[in-house]
Formats: sequence, structure tokens, C-alpha cells
Amino acid sequence: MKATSFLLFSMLWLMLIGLSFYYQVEDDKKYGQKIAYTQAEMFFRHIVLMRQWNAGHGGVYAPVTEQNPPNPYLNTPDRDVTTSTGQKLTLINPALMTRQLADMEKSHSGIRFHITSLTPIRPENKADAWETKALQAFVQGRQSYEELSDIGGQSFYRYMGALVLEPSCLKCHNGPEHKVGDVRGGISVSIPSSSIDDFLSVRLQWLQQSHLLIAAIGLMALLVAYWAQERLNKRLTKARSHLQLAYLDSLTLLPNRRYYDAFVRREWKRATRHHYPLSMIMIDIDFFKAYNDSLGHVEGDQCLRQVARTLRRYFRRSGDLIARYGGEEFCVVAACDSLQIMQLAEILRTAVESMKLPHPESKISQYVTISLGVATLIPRENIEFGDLLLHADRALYDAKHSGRNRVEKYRG
Ligand SMILES: Nc1nc2c(ncn2[C@@H]2O[C@H](COP(=O)(O)OP(=O)(O)OP(=O)(O)O)[C@@H](O)[C@H]2O)c(=O)[nH]1
Repeated sequence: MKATSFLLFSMLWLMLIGLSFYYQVEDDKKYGQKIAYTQAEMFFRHIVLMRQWNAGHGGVYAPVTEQNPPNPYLNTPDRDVTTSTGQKLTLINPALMTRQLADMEKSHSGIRFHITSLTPIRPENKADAWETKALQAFVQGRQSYEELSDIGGQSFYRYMGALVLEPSCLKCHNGPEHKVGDVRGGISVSIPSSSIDDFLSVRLQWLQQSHLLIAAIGLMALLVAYWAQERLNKRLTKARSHLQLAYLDSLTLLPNRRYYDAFVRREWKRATRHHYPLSMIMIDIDFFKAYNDSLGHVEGDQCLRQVARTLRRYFRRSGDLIARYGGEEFCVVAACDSLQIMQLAEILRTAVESMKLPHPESKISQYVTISLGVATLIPRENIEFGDLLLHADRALYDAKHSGRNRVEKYRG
């Protein structure tokens, strides 16, 4: 893994973790809201049930106390009674019971509920702005309404359920304008959002910690993979450079003689099996000693490199090879016939001459030139591959002795 890939994967991983964190937090918020509204709805249903119980009994009597004075809005003949022992009792109808329970709940848990309507009998039952919105929604046909809203600057999950007139309610709501099934108001239940926020913040903390841990584990795994890959790469590079040292000539970066020998042996066997010709070229730089002597060894090395670079351009096929044979000698092996190898040799000769690399001490040209000896054989069982080398060498000798800067073919 490269450093850029490591960075890319790390960023991708962190993005995934970030996304997972975001969606889980959002999900938890929704879940928290759902819990709040469900809790509020349950409260509402419970109150409605208690009201039904109360209305079913036509109200219940309780002793008159400071906290439980007679209800001035209740116009029934037996609102206040005195027992045979002189105890004063007053009738508690569903509305009064709801109010008393609301006061108790508010001081106990902070949860508020409020019985209200668009036309309340009791002024304290007047709807606030949010409740008015909910009651108007009931007029449009909705049965419940829920929203996150403020009361006195404090945030609440607010739920309101519609109160529907039932037969038992007609004992008190007995005017001609009332009939069973009418929505005559609602009870709003408000749960402080702080109670859910506390639960959410604990969950958020857990999510943060678990995501940080997973992110760190993932990053560590990536780091380990990166580190292992780096180690492997280093080993591979080392192994490759060892291999290169063994088979490459360090000056010209051409394959060396050891590689060349192994290559020729392999090609020789193949050509023997398939009966096709194998050709060889021995190449020698003309008057290279004089070049060295006049310009120095450093320039000599540079000249060898330039000649190698020029020659190498003509060897792209997998069956052909050029190598540094030693000193200022290069050799070529190619799976082709004598005509083709002569053409190639001539191309190589021209290419070096065309470099126009000045040679102040050459007796045949003002530039660096090469002599080439070419040989071709169709391998057979009774011929050694060394014969091909000897023939090429012989041809090179002929090229040297017939004037240099030329190609000579082995003539047998
Ligand atoms: N700079 C440099 N010179 C080298 C290297 N290997 C061999 N030589 C030199 O190549 C020269 C070869 O000289 P000779 O074998 O006499 O051949 P020549 O001078 O080219 O003469 P002909 O081949 O007859 O044209 C020697 O002076 C070697 O020192 C090398 O790696 N770098």
C-alpha cells in the first residue's frame, strides 16, 4: 500500500465512522422523541381512563379542605353534603380531579398536563398558543397533536389528545349544544425535554466512545497493513537489486555476460526443438583504447553508456537480447535468419555512427564507430552453441582487419 493509498483508505474509513456516528445520533434523537411522545400519550390515556371512572360514578366526594374547596364552577344540587357525623364533603368531578392530579404530577416529576378547550368554562383552563394550534387541528379532524415546543422558555415534548364527549359526561355537560362524540377540548401533556436529553447524552457519550474505539482499531489495522506492505516492498526492492547486481552490468545497465550465457543456452535449446535459425552479433568499439587514452576513463565510461543506450533501443522483442559481453564489447542474440541479422547489424552500426560522438584518436573516422561480426546457425543436436559464438567472433575479427566501422558475416 502506498502512502497516498493509506491516507485515502484512512480518510474513507474515518468518513464511514463519521457517517455511522451521525446516523446513529439522529436515530437516537428520533427514538428519544418517540419515547417522550409515547410516554405522553400513555399519560393522556390514563387520565382519560380515570376521568371515565370518575364520570361513571357521577363524580366522587372528598372532605372539604384548604386544598380541596368546593368547585365554584360545578352547578349540581348535591355538590356539598354533610355526613351523619358532621363531616363536610364536596363533589370532585373529572375536571377538578384532572386539575388536582396535574398539580401533584407537576411538583413530583415536572411533567405537566392541562385540560383545556377553545371555549373554557374556567378562565384558568384557557389554552396557550401551542394548545390553541392543537385544538384547531382537532376541529379539522385530528385526534392528537405532538411537537417540541417551549413553555416559559423551557423546552418540552408536548402531546395533546382530543377529549370526546361520552354519555357519562352528559350528567354535567347537559346543555342542548352538547352531544355524544363532540370534541369538547383536549388534555395536553408536556414532558420536559431535559429528562430525555439526559438519557440521550449518556447514549451519545457511549456512541462517541465506541465510534472512537472502532475508528482507532480500523486505523491501527490500516497502519499495520501499510507497515507490512512497506516491509515487503523493501525486501522486494532489496531482492530485486541483488538480482540486478547478479545479472545487470552496473555501468551500462545492459544484461551482463552471465545473463547472456543463460539466455543463449535457453534460446539455443528452443531453436533446436523447433528448428529455426539463431543469429549472433559481436560488437566492438573501434580504437577504444585510444579513446580512453586521449579523453580519460571517465569519458570512456560515458561513451560506453551512450553506445549501450543507442543499441538498446533496437531490442524490444522477448526473443532478442543485447548484453555487455565485457570491456568495450557487446553481443546480440536474435531468433532470425542471416539476412535479417545482417540488416539489424547494419542498422546498429549506422545508429552508433549517427550519434556523432567525437573520437579524436580514431584512424578511420572523426566519430566513435563500431565493428560487427555476424553469424547464423540452425541448431542441431551435434552442434554446440559455443560454435555460434566462435563464428561471430571470427566475423568480428574479419571486420576489424578489413577496415573497421563495418559489418562482416562469418564465411566458414
Ligand atoms: N573506460 C573504460 N574502458 C574500458 C572498460 N572496459 C575496457 N576498457 C578499455 O577498453 C580498451 C580496449 O582496448 P583494445 O582491446 O586494445 O581494443 P581497441 O583499442 O578498441 O582496438 P580495436 O578493438 O582493435 O579497435 C582497453 O583500454 C580497456 O581498458 C570500461 O569499463 N571503461
